[in-house]
Parts: sequence; C-alpha cells; structure tokens
Amino acid sequence: MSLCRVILASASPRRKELLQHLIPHFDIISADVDETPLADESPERLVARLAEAKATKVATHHPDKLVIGADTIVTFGDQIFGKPENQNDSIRMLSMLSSQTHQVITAVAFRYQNKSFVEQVKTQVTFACLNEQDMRNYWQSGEPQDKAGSYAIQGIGGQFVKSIKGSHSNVVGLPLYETKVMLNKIGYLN
Ligand SMILES: Cc1cn([C@H]2C[C@H](O)[C@@H](COP(=O)(O)OP(=O)(O)OP(=O)(O)O)O2)c(=O)[nH]c1=O
Repeated sequence: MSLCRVILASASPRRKELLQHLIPHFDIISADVDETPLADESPERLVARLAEAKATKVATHHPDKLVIGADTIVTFGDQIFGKPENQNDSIRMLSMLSSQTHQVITAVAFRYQNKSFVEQVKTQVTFACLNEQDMRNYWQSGEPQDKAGSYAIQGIGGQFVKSIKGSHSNVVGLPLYETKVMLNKIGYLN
C-alpha cells in the first residue's frame, strides 16, 4: 500500500511534471470522464465540472487522500475548443486562433476529507499568423492530437505564440502558483 498522501487524478504527463515541482511524492490514478459539454454549459462551468468529476471519481475509492483533478480548455469568443478529433478539426481550430487572442482556462479541483475545492485560472494567449502549410506540418508532428485547442505552448506550438498574459503553467495544464495557494489553504504545505 502506498504511503503517499496525494493522488493526481490525471493521465497527463504534463500535469505530473508540473505537480512534481510542488509535491515530491504522489500517486497517479487517471480518471476517465466524458468531456462532452452539457447543453448551454458555459466554459467556466464545464471546466470546473470536469476537474471536479476527475477528482471525485478517484476519491470515491481513496477517501483518506487528497485527490487532485484538473481540466484545461481553450475558449475563443463563444466557442470552446477541447482536443481535436482529426486533422480537419485541428486546422479548423488553429485557423480561428491565427492572428487572434484566445483564452486558456484550467480548473483545479481538490477532493479532501469529503469536501471539494475548485479554482480556475485564465490566461490570454495571442497567436501569430499561421498559414495552412504550418497547420498541416504541425498535425504531422503528432503534437496537437491530445492538446486542448490543438497546440502545445511548451513544444513546437510555442512558435505560434506571440505573447501571453497570465500564468504559463496554466496553459500547460496546471497553474503552479494557484495550486500552491490551494495546498497552503488546506494546510498541506504549512
Ligand atoms: C493549450 C495547451 C493544452 N495542453 C494540454 C493540457 C491538457 O493535458 C490537455 C487538455 O486535456 P485535459 O482533458 O485537460 O487533460 P488530459 O486528457 O490531457 O489529462 P487528464 O484528463 O487525464 O488529466 O491539453 C498543453 O499541454 N499545452 C497547451 O499549450
């Protein structure tokens, strides 16, 4: 039996790497949840609901642990971009993001002692102008497939980003500063 007090409810290698900056030892149990938005669900409601659903799913079997779930989405106008379904979907998203500013929202949910704590963080990202060939080549790299909005700021997709306003780690999938504040609030890092 593991002696770790914390479980990260995520299959994302990025979240694992980021959380390692705050907590030396934790277990990982991924939580598979249906990420389809509900009818008329706002981006803020969606991202919070999914982060909480991931944490709760794992916490059901581990009530004595701090379980951390997270979800990241990209919003542009009234559109919500999750992971691309295929190359056309990726090109559709990136074409809309080209030369524009969009928002990345990550919600972080803690499930601890039968209570939920959810925070969300927003980062503004401004893209350079992308042409069709850039987007096709990018798809072939394999990077956009499992990323919200179809890009990774921490990888090849970083060259599409002219500027950001707000937390960089939030775009990658776990806002480090805000997560640390949450850990402090529940007394974990004190
Ligand atoms: C915009 C952007 C997203 N992403 C990633 C963060 C998330 O891992 C992913 C969005 O999908 P999520 O559903 O938030 O997470 P996930 O399926 O990867 O992992 P899990 O649900 O098991 O926790 O997109 C980047 O890595 N870089 C970026 O620049």
